[in-house]
Amino acid sequence: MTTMLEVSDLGHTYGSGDTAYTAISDLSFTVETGELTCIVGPSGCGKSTLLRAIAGLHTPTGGTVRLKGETVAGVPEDLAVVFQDYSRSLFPWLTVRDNVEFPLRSRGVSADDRASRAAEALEWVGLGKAGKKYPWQLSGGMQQRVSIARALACRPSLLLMDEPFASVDAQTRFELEDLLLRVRRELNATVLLVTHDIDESVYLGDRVLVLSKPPATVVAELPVDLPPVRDQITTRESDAFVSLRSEVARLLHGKEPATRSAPQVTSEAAGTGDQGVHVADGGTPKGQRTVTAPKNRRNGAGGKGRKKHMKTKKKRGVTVQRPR
Ligand SMILES: Nc1ncnc2c1ncn2[C@@H]1O[C@H](COP(=O)(O)OP(=O)(O)OP(=O)(O)O)[C@@H](O)[C@H]1O
Repeated sequence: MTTMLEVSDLGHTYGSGDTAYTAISDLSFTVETGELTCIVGPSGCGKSTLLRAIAGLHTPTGGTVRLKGETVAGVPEDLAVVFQDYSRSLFPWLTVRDNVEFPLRSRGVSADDRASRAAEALEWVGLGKAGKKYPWQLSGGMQQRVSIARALACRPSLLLMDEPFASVDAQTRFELEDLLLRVRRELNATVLLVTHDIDESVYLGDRVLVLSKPPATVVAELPVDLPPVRDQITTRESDAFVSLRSEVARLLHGKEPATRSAPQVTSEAAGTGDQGVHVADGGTPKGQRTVTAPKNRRNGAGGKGRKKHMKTKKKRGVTVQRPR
């Protein structure tokens, strides 16, 4: 596998002086090509700030983002974003097909290619017959399918999704989750998806990154060892799923990994002991929370520098690293 996205020591502070607010700090991870990575974190921890930095929509105040090895400065051409609020991201005066074609215009795609790529993307999301309708003639779930089709029509190297299913009802959410799993399998898409929903992160992800309270950093990284083809009933009932979602919940709330058979965290932990210690419920003292190292840190200079201050402990197969 090759690395699609590399986020290194990312930080972002809004404002300056007395009103400065650090939303994310010292945040590092990688996403491999073809992987679906979910990010879950407490409300207001800086997930959108992170995604905006990755999408080149704002310049982070620290660290770097690399897409296919290139430092992101400005919005990369081969990246697409799906936002939560479909009603504000689609143009009501354009037909569904024209909405899907819209970003292709600015990329200089010919009219014929635009039409065929839009038709193909609408087929992928099950809206092959809806091209001539307007967004306001569609249900919320269908509108979000249009947003997904529009992103896919760009054939992005990386698809970013910011709470993409948070504004639809539960049944539609399940349908859209399954649609995403199918489409990413068929297209071998690389996806980074932010969600508040622990179950959703486990159901969709190949890997779940757990963020801390602000300033957000990565507190844990869990591979999701579930079969690639998932099912809303049987997968969610399985012991492996229940165990993983509990693990994510524990880490999100600043708890220790549980003691039963563990989902494995493959990445080695690392951290300064100062940055990764804000826990979701505030119950763990600063300096005592797990920080897992992104793969790119394991052998990198930053990782070595940090690791010497840390001691490693294995619990439930989860590598836990604490400051000495
Ligand atoms: N433009 C801005 N200026 C100042 N502070 C901001 C700005 N944008 C976001 N923030 C603050 O940064 C913090 C992180 O915001 P962000 O929207 O990234 O969090 P989030 O995790 O995506 O939130 P949510 O869970 O509600 O979706 C919040 O406290 C927010 O108030």
